Amino acid sequence: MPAKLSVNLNAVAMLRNRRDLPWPSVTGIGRLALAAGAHGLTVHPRPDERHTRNADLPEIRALIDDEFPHAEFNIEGYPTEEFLRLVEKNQPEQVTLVPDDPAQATSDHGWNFAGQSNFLTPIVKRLKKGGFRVSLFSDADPAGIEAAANTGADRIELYTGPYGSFHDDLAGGRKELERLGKTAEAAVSAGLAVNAGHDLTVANLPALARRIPLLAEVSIGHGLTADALEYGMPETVRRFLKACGW
Ligand SMILES: CC(=O)[C@@H](O)[C@H](O)COP(=O)(O)O
Ligand SMILES: NCC(=O)COP(=O)(O)O
Repeated sequence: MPAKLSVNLNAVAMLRNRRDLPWPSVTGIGRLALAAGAHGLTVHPRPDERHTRNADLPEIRALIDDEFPHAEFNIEGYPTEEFLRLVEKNQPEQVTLVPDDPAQATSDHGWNFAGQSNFLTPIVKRLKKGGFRVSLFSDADPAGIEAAANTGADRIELYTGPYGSFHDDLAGGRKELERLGKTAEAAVSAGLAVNAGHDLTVANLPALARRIPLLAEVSIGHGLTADALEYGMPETVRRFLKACGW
């Protein structure tokens, strides 16, 4: 199965929210990304709506349904009742559950699968019953994978923030990459597919794609949006796809 690039629109929404104006258009930039070859769109609506707003979700859903029916919509977030109802209303192909506190500046850790399995399992069951593919945000730690699989989830999403932080320390990056690789191998052995995301760039993607050949999807927002300010979104999507060898 060819891996997929899902463009996260949070950073575009953050820029849009600076003024009470409708540009940059979240769906307009999403359309450019999909037309250039991205396989899907991702958002992480936060409770304070600091960037992606709840009102953006039906518009992104309609964009994919009407113009890019083969693309996927991935909604990320912490599974409060409000979030789960938002997901059930907007019907994404994939839901990625992330253990973020509302006050967090950004996502910075995965689930404690062993300690939170009783919390996660019924939520995963509800989402699976609703027909959603479920992915769980995961640190680079093979020890937690069996518990992750036992929740009934379909995938993990490897948190690649620590890997991305080694942008000028190749040795440190290689150690983190190996932890990611071992975690991915454990996940595949446990019957889970493997996504990845957070602070991925054109520079650090090639090594990740080589180390994890069974990677199913990367979701990228911050670094891709930064490049799009320089190269434009279509060219940036093409650069990221090329970096992945996809
Ligand atoms: C879960 C994750 O690592 C990202 O998908 C998340 O979208 C980052 O959230 P912010 O865009 O709010 O930093
Ligand atoms: N799940 C990761 C994501 O969607 C985007 O993360 P980032 O590229 O904005 O760090």
